[in-house]
Parts: sequence; structure tokens; C-alpha cells
Amino acid sequence: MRAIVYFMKDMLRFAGSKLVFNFAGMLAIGMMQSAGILLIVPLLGLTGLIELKGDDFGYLAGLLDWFGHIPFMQSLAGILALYVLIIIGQSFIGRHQAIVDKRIQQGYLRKLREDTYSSLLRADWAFYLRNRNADLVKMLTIEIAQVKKGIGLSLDFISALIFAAVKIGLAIALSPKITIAVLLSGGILLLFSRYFTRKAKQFGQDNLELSKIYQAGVTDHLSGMKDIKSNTLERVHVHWMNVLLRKVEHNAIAYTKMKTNSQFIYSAASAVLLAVFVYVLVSLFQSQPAQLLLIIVIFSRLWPVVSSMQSSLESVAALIPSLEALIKLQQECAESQELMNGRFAGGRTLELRHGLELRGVSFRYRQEGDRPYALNNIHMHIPAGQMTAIAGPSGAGKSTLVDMLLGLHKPERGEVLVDGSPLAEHNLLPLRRAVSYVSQDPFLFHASLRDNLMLMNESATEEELWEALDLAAAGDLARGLPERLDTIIGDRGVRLSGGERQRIVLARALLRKPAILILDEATSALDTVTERRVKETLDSLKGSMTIIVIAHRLSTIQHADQVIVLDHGEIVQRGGYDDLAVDGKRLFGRMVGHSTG
Ligand SMILES: Nc1ncnc2c1ncn2[C@@H]1O[C@H](COP(=O)(O)OP(=O)(O)OP(=O)(O)O)[C@@H](O)[C@H]1O
Repeated sequence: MRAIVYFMKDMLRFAGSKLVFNFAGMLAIGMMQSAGILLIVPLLGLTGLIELKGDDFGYLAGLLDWFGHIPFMQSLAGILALYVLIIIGQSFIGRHQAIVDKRIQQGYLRKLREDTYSSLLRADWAFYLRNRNADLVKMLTIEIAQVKKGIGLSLDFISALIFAAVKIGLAIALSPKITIAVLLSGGILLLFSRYFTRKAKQFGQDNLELSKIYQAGVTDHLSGMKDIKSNTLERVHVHWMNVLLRKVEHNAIAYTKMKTNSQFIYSAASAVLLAVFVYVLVSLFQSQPAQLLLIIVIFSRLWPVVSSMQSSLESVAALIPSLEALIKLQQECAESQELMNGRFAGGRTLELRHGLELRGVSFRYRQEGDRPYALNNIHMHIPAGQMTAIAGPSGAGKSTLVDMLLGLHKPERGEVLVDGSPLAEHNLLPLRRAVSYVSQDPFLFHASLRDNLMLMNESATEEELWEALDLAAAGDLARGLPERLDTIIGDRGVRLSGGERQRIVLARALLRKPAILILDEATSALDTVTERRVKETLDSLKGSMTIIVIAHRLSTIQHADQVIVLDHGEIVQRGGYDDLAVDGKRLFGRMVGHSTG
């Protein structure tokens, strides 16, 4: 229940007075409902069916006596008019309260989504290496909606509690003894309550795990559909889905069985309790008929409330695992924040004057036991305005090194320096703003070519867009598209070939006119002619920006000012391209020898 309290407090902070107003509305509705019940008394008096005596009504005797002296309460029309007024008032407040309630819940849902999304964006890269994308998507969509549902149900529970409290108050005013006796025996039901809510939480936990597996599996399979089809893996995946869905089905049915069981026990137990009470009151206490009637009416209205409270409790309990998962995510995000104070937009951009430096940097993806180092004691300087190439066999640590320069990883030992100053909170965002990075797996959004390009530079003119496209050897490609810049280039750019995608992402990177351009295997899918044009562009950019290139195809880096050769996370060679290439006995020379580029 701690998770519920956590979110309720957060919601109270968010909604403040609106929430208090809402509870006041509930209290008013509860009191009106009670007044409606009390109208039975003058009605009975009028019918003459029951003889009314003042002491039948406990503490309410005075109030009812006062009722009796109001002139219009003497007539059926007067009582019915009051009844109609009460119902209208109740519905009026109820309507307002429902709207305020919706506003609070929707507003809180928006706040939760915004806060979670924004703290996800502020989390460091290590956080993303630990967490699966599908789990995060699920958290932002399904789990947050579950939290909203849980909070809605908790509010329902509180309103039921307020209504119940008002009715119990009324019953106590009528007869404290009888009410306390009813409540004590009703307490037996609480024993069941604990059992059922605990079971409901377990179902919620199982459901959370199953839906996590489902979401992650489906996301994986859809991403790998080409492999599934080409290798006829359909049967394996259909079987996987079948087994999982059966578990989900079993869990859902078992949960409904549990809920209906609890509802059954509650209705049966409440009917028995009510019957026993009527019997005891009539035969042992010889209660007065009017008082008895009122108490029966009150409690018969109370039981459905108690039963719905129990049902809300079980539903909330089943949602608690989702609430706990969101709290855990929020905590993990908070611990992984890398941009605590930095604003995402409009801040300072770094102008690299001297260069970037790694000083004795070592890094492991998992800092436990004797796990291997992806980078080991790296000392290197990347001078501003020059082209530095990073070469080495697959798995040597090239991408990790670039991630380190971007401040995506934190060194286990050593430090990263930007113009001589250690990379830290104050210069991390300015550095990233100065960088255009093109990854191995270039990403295009499902939007027009123009929107995809302008993502990097919102104020780019038409002319600048074409200039960037031409520089990236993508001008002719864009001119050939059906609607040129306004062509939608599809989900992850699937309508474009790998090479076409690479050129557009390169154009996007150049559009920013970055101080630092980082290309991680960014031209691997280009044909040799196109690649030569890109190479010419890079050569022409030298001097105006710092370029860092990782390329397996070594012809791309022929004009680099320095080449750093990595192997098993260590720098094994460094120097000019030609000097390194001629030494055929060492790694770089051998790589050049084998290179087809
Ligand atoms: N997220 C990760 N978790 C654990 N180990 C990782 C992770 N990413 C990379 N590694 C490991 O770190 C080492 C360096 O990987 P890295 O991707 O930097 O190599 P690379 O030189 O860029 O390789 P390639 O040329 O194939 O892209 C490899 O041994 C790799 O298995």
C-alpha cells in the first residue's frame, strides 16, 4: 500500500485544493443521501402505518421533531418536493464532482507521462544499456495508464469510505448500540479482505511479468520479421505466442474467479448478517419498528458500498505491482540523471578551440570480477579542426571510445577533457550541442524528408537543406523522390536503401554545421563512387570542424590527419595514414593490405 500512498501524496501536491473540493463534494452528496433516507420518517408518519415515538430515533429525535414542525413537512407534496430537491442537488454536485475528478485524473496522468518521459531523457546511457526498450515503452504506455487506473480506484475507495462514514454516522445517531454491534460483526469480513487483496496483488505481479514478456517478445519479433520469414521461423514464434497467451488467459480467468469468489462471500455474508440482525433486533431487543426500518435501510445501502470498497481494494492491489514498477523506474532514472540542471534547448554550444583528450581512460561495461575492459588505459588527443580516424578490428572498442568522447560512458579510471577541462555536468550539454553524430544504424523518423532534416536545425532555409543534401551526395536522391523534400520517408526510413538512409542522416548531421562531426561507420553502405564524393566533402570540411571517423573501409580515412588503431581496447598504433599503412607487419598495414576499398 506504500505505493498507493506515494502516488496519492504526489497527486495531492499536484491537484491540491481541487482534490479537497472533490472530497467536500463527496461529503455533501453523502449527507444528502442520508437526508433522503431520513425523509422516510415523516413519510411513515403521514401514512400512519407506524406510530412514531421521539425516543425511536436516538440522537436524531430533536432533528426529526424539528422536521415535524416545518409546515410543508406535514403534507405528502411537501415531503416529495423536498425529496426531489435533494436528488437534484445531489446530482448537480455529483456532475460537477465527476468533471473535477476527470480533470484531476487526466491532468495527473499527463504530469506522470511528462515527468517520466523527461526523466528518461535525462537518464544517462548506462541506464539504456541496462533496460530493454520494450520495457520502457510499456512503462510509458501501459503501466502509467495502470497507475492512473489505480489512483482512480483509490479515489473511488475514498469516496465510498466517505459515503460509508456518513451513513455509519447516521446509524450511530439513531442507535449507537445496534450500529456498533453491526460494525463489529462486519469486522469479520475484514479478515477475508486481507486474504483477497494479497491474492489480487499476486495476480497483478504475474500479469505484469507476463505482459512484459509479451511486449518485449512482440517488439523483438516484429523488428526481426525479415529474419523470421527468410529462415522460416514462423512455427517457433507462433508456438511461443501460444504458450504465453495461454498463461495470460489462465491468469485472467483465475483473477476473475478470485474476484467473483470474494464478491460471493461478501454478498452471502452480508445477507446472513442482515438477517441475523433483524431477527435479533426484533425478537431480543424488541426494537421499535420505525428505528428498525431506518437501520435496515441504512445498512442495506451500506453493504453495496462496503462490497464495492472491497472490490476497489482488490483491483488496486492487482495494480500495485505496476505502481511499484513505476516508482522503481523513477528512482532508477533519478539515480542515473546526467543532465540535472541543463535545459535541453537554447543553451550554450561549445566552440572547440584546442581539442578533446582521453587521459588514462579505462572502461568496462560491467564493473564486476575480472570482466574484460572495452577500453584500457587510453591516452589520446583529438586536435580541433582536424580529422582523426579510429581504426581497428571488430570489437576493438572503436564505438565505445566515441561514446566515451560524447560523455555517454563514464570512465572507470582516467578522465575525458574538453579543451583541457574535465567533462562534467557544466560542459556536457554544450559539448553534445556542438556534436553531430551519425551512428552505425542511422535512424530516420516516420515523417517527411524535410522534417527529418530540420530536426537538427529548425531554422534551416530551403537553400541550406539542399546544400546539406548535396554535400552528403544525397541531392539527386532527394530530387528524384515523388514529392522531393515533402516525401514521407517511412517508419525508420524503410522505403530507402541502407546507403540512401546513410546519406540522408549525414546530410542531417551536416545541416547543424557542428563544431564536431562524428561518423561511426556512417558510409559503410555506400558504393565506391558515392563514397568518394562523401570523402571529398569530408576533406573540404577539414579546418572548419573537428571530424572523428570510424571506418572499416580504409579508403574513407586516407586523408585523416591522424589514425588511432585500437585492438582489444588498447591503442596499438597511431600516426599518419601513409606512415602506418606502409608497415605491413603490424595491424594497420595488414588491414590496409586486406582492404578492398
Ligand atoms: N552494451 C554492451 N554491453 C556489454 N558489452 C558491450 C556492449 N557494447 C559493446 N560491448 C563490448 O565491448 C567491446 C567493444 O565494442 P565496440 O562496439 O566498441 O567495438 P567496435 O570496435 O566498435 O566494433 P565494430 O567495429 O564491430 O562496431 C566488444 O567486446 C563488445 O562485445
